[in-house]
Formats: sequence, structure tokens, C-alpha cells
Amino acid sequence: MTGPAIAANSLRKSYGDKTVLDGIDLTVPEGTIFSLLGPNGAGKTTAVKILSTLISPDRSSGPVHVGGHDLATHPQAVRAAIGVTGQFSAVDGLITGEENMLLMADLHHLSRREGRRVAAELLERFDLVDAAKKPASTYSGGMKRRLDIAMTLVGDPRIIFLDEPTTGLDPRSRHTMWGIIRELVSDGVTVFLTTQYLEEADELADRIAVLHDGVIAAEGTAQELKRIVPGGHVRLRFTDPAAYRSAASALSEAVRDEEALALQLPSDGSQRALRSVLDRLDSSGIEAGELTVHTPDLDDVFFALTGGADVPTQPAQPAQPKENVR
Ligand SMILES: Nc1ncnc2c1ncn2[C@@H]1O[C@H](COP(=O)(O)OP(=O)(O)OP(=O)(O)O)[C@@H](O)[C@H]1O
Repeated sequence: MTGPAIAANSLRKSYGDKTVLDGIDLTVPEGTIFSLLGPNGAGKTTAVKILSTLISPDRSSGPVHVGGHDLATHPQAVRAAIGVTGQFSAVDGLITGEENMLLMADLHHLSRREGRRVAAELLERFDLVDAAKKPASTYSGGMKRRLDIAMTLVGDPRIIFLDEPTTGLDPRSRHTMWGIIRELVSDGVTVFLTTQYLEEADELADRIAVLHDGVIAAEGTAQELKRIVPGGHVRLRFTDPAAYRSAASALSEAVRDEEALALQLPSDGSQRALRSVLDRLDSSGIEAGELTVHTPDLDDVFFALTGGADVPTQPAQPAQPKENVR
């Protein structure tokens, strides 16, 4: 395949008068994790359903390619390239985990022998061997999700849609799922992940798009998104009170914390801004004991973007590390 794993132009979907997707553009390079982030009802599942051929976009939509195939003209080829794990599991609770896997192998027309081999391998990989002979209805939420993903992988898809894969899971199961997702990508799979959890997008995604009111309110790396809301600052700490006092007079706009011998300066965390602070200290012959860059977290971004705060729609500067202690 040449080109991105997923490329959608001006994707539109309305239900009656309600516009759910109002012309969104999505580009997901191969072998990366893309996260579509949005509050309840933002249209995340609708986007997944369209991209995975379960529903059609509006006629006014632009072209959509998934796995290099045109969604409108070659939906079967798209289906063969993808795997989808929805919010509502495909797992049949009445049969065992192993039987669920073998059923998927049948659906993918694997031979009996190959089906058994693939099922055994995936059950092992997802730590489900002990539970394999038990009815899936007895599985915990985390085990069901793992089985669901294992079932998706039977067809060896190169692009996987995970629609809120960790909703309702406890922290341990959530971390296990994150490990699984990272492993998928290290095998070269492309992951399109929807989530309401900012932390999850922050942990996993190469790029994040925030969906709000039918449009992409912002898109970028987690670091880029964090930089578009105000609140970032640089904190300088000193061990020597004399150095602290000199710095406080050299950087007169800084907020002072006398007790901690620390100064705080508003900053976007960019290389240029940091260099300017360091240059000003250098020219006064002052050395800070510690310099820390604080950027707002994704929660700040999310609430700013989906809560109507006045922020620019795109990050202005290249990404910076979240915390950088010298
Ligand atoms: N078949 C349908 N008919 C009418 N409206 C629909 C239909 N499917 C979805 N919607 C509406 O479209 C909007 C987006 O729904 P969608 O399920 O895509 O949101 P979501 O971002 O996945 O939300 P959640 O996080 O709650 O799953 C919602 O307002 C929903 O009510």
C-alpha cells in the first residue's frame, strides 16, 4: 500500500436535521496510532462506522480511502484490510473463548488445522489459555475485551479500529489493554482509536484529533495540543538565596516564591522562549539550580476546546517535551 492507511476528505454524516460530522478530514499514516477524542455524542462511533463500511457517509462527502482502497467503490477490499472492535463486544457469552475464536477462524475461511493454530496462538498471546474452555459469559470485562481483540486479529488485519476499548475497565485492565495496543503497532498495524479518556490518548496516540460540534476542533501530537491552551510556565529554582535575588531582579516579570527560592515565568515552553530565559540569566552570570517546563495537560486542552474557551485552533509551535528538568 502506498499513501496513508486512512485518508478521509470532508467526511459528512447527518441524521435528519442533525449534522453529526460536518466535513472532517482525517489522515492516518501507516503503523501509527491515531486517536479521535471527543465527549459523549461527538460522533466518534459514527466516524468509525463509516470508515469500517458499516454505514455510508452522506453523498456530499469527499473521497475516503482505507488501506489504499476507495470506500465507495471497493468496500469489500476495505473490509478485508480492517478489524473492528466496538464498544459492544462481538463476543458470544454462551460459548467458550476458544469456540468464539474458532468461529472467527471459520468466518475467515481458515482450514480447521490453521484455525486451531491461530486460535491457540492468540489465546496464549492474550493470556486467555486458562479461561479458554470456559463460557465467555463468565469472563471479567478486561478478559472479554482481550478476547474481542484476539477475535479481531484472527483475520490478520493491517488496520484496526478500536472504539472506546477501555471504557469501563479497571486501571489494571486498562494498562494491560494499552500494552496490547502498543504491541499491535510495533507489529506495523495501524490503530484508529476512539476514546473519552485524555490520558489514554496522551499515552498511546501519535496524533490526536479533538472532535467537537461535528468538526475537528484541533489536531496534533499530545504535546502540540497541550501548547495551544494558556497556562504553561517555566519554573526556576535556586539553592543560593543571593542567586535567587539576582535572578528575581533580572527577570522582574517573574512570580516570586521566596520560601522555595523559585521564580515562575509564563512561557509557551518553546525552544525560543527557553533560550531567551537562559540567555537573560547567563548575561547576569546567574545559574539556576533547576529549570522545569510545565505545559498544560490534555484535560486543559479538552475543556478549552469543547467548552467554548477562546483558543487558537491549531498549535503554533513545534512540540516540546512535557517536563524538562535540568
Ligand atoms: N442511527 C442514528 N440515528 C439518529 N441519530 C444518531 C444515529 N446514530 C447516532 N446518532 C446521533 O449522532 C450523534 C453522534 O453519535 P456517536 O455514537 O457517533 O457519538 P460518540 O462520539 O461515539 O459518543 P459516545 O462517546 O457516547 O459513544 C449522537 O447525537 C447520536 O445520538
